[in-house]
Amino acid sequence: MVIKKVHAREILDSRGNPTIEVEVFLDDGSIGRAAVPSGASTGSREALELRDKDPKRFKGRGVRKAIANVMEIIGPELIGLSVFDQEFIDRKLIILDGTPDKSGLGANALLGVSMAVARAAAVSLDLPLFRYLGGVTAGELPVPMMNVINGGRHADNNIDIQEFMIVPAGASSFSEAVRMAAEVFHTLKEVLQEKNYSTSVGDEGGFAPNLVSSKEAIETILHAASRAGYVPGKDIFLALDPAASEFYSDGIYHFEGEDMTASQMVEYYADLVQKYPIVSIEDGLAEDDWDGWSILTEKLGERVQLVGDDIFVTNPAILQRGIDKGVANSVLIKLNQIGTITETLATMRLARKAGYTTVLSHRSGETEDTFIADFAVGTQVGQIKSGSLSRSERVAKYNQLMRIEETLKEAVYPGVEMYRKYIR
Ligand SMILES: C=C(OP(=O)(O)O)C(=O)O
Ligand SMILES: [Mg+2]
Repeated sequence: MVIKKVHAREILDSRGNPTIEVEVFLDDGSIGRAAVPSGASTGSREALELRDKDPKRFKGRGVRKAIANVMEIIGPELIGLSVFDQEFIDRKLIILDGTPDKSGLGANALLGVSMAVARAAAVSLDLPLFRYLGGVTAGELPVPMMNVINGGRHADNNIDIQEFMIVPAGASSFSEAVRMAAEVFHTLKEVLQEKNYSTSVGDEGGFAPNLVSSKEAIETILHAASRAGYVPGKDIFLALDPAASEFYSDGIYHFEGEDMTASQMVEYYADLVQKYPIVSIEDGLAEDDWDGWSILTEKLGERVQLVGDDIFVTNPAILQRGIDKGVANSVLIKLNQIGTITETLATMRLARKAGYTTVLSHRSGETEDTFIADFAVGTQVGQIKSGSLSRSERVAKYNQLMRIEETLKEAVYPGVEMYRKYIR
């Protein structure tokens, strides 16, 4: 089937900011639609998200230029191309953009087209998206990391660590994992209320109470997990995303009222890992602190999953540098950090070859599009983070994964096997 028309429009994301939605029309009448998410604690080397900067529209955050690039530049070039040649189309997008950071046409313009092409192809073949992406081998659900307490840039003035996630690895299926996490989430609300904390939620749907420290956040979550009837370290584990680039300046980490060196931060994490059932720490140190990351990996790389988000930005060349230097042991995968499906898959392949795990991620500004749920199963990514158990744009991904699990006769949920090395 060939592409007949490409359309783009401005829609809103979960923060009420404009974002781009793309539709790809085929000659057989199939339509593929995809919407692009947007980050807040972005890595400085992410592909460029094109914004109009017209102060009269959306305070300068409009995406009309990116839309014009899709309609006037990209669209005409794709007419008549086979929708099944994803790689060829993505390479064409990269060439049309013509810059290393996608600033020519905008990574948001490119990714919207790249994802809508995959969707249209799946629709044309009458296949679920995960099946189109993964073929007959797609049969494994990811372990979810659910962000139940939001701090850092995702909530106003509470604790410095951005994400406190529960990992229901002890479940025997994805849907059981979701149920367990939802029960813990509701119990956490009760516990916070008893402590007279606010139960309003942050950008990713986790609670955003004014806790005094990250340790208090961890202990409150573990208390809620136990009260909900689960055993921390057996049923429920923890994952953190400090997003440390956000509290790093001039070589110092300004953390919980103290100025800390990278080594002191590593000691702090070592203590947390020792005391609590933490299986994963993402962006424990800042994106430019490669020496610090080496210390972190040397000290904790055998004890906990160390995920690089801001430091690698889903970029194969930067990840290669990390692999060469022995930095981290896992990579966060965000499609809009690099801009096309083909490049995202290249990063994932590279990670696997080097023995790094992969964690697929939403952005803090999301849409109702559930593309990443299908992408997680299609690529057998292993783990996914899509926020909390409130806010529909987050839950939509978990719900789609439960639908996929139901359609698979022999669905595999990796569960605790994912963290076997780290569980004591
Ligand atoms: C999802 C994240 O946040 P954002 O989308 O704001 O970068 C993250 O840092 O992992
Ligand atoms: Mg992160």
